[in-house]
Amino acid sequence: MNQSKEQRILNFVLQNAVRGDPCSVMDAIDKYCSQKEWAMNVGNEKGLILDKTVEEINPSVALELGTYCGYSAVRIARLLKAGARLLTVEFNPEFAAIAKQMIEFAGVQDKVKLIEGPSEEIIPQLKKKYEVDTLDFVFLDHWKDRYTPDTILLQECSLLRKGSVLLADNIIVPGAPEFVNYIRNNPRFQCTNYPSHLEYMKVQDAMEKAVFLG
Ligand SMILES: Cn1ncc2cc([C@H](O)c3cccc(CNC(=O)c4cc(-c5ccc(F)cc5)cc(O)c4O)c3)ccc21
Ligand SMILES: [Mg+2]
Repeated sequence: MNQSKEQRILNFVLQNAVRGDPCSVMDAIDKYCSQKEWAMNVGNEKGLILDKTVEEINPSVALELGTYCGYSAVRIARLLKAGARLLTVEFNPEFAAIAKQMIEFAGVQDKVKLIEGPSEEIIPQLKKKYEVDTLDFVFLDHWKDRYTPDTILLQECSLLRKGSVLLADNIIVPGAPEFVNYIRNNPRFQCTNYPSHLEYMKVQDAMEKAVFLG
């Protein structure tokens, strides 16, 4: 049975990165996906915006929607302080299996809880089943038409507190126009746009940061 692209990315990491070294894992993924096969990791340029946002917040509890191969989960987890944790949600079993191995190889598995299932099902379980009070940081990188309903669901489940920060990928490509309209016109959020480029391409993209005002 021939391999998936995601399996080829993982194999390249296992053969070219250093076990327990998150940066070498990120570098290997970026090398493979810029030179061999494009893939929808947030990448190094938008990844620096993600890094700065995470470092600014220094979250105790972070949520990621859309794990994919685990690139951004490794990227976020490597910056978390002792005792802090990242919950990352992936509904595709193949992606989840790859991401699990990627996270373990990077050595950040103690900071990351990979949850398999669709966000709309997992978000309402976060308080009781995953012992979350409120979320300090949320990275949105799953289906773009889910950004808005899931942001509403996070509020309905009282998972956001004054100062909670959302960061959304792909504001331009593939685009999330309905989310941009919702969040920028919502007085309960303070928004900032970060122009950048689509991962591994010379194509304009952007990230949107939205701070919940309570
Ligand atoms: C409900 N739920 N709950 C958890 C959950 C998890 C998933 C998966 O992780 C998953 C699968 C497929 C697609 C995505 C979204 N990502 C994208 O579609 C994307 C595209 C491009 C791009 C750009 C230019 C192109 F030409 C082609 C693709 C660049 C990017 O950075 C992306 O993030 C996410 C899905 C729904 C989920
Ligand atoms: Mg993305």
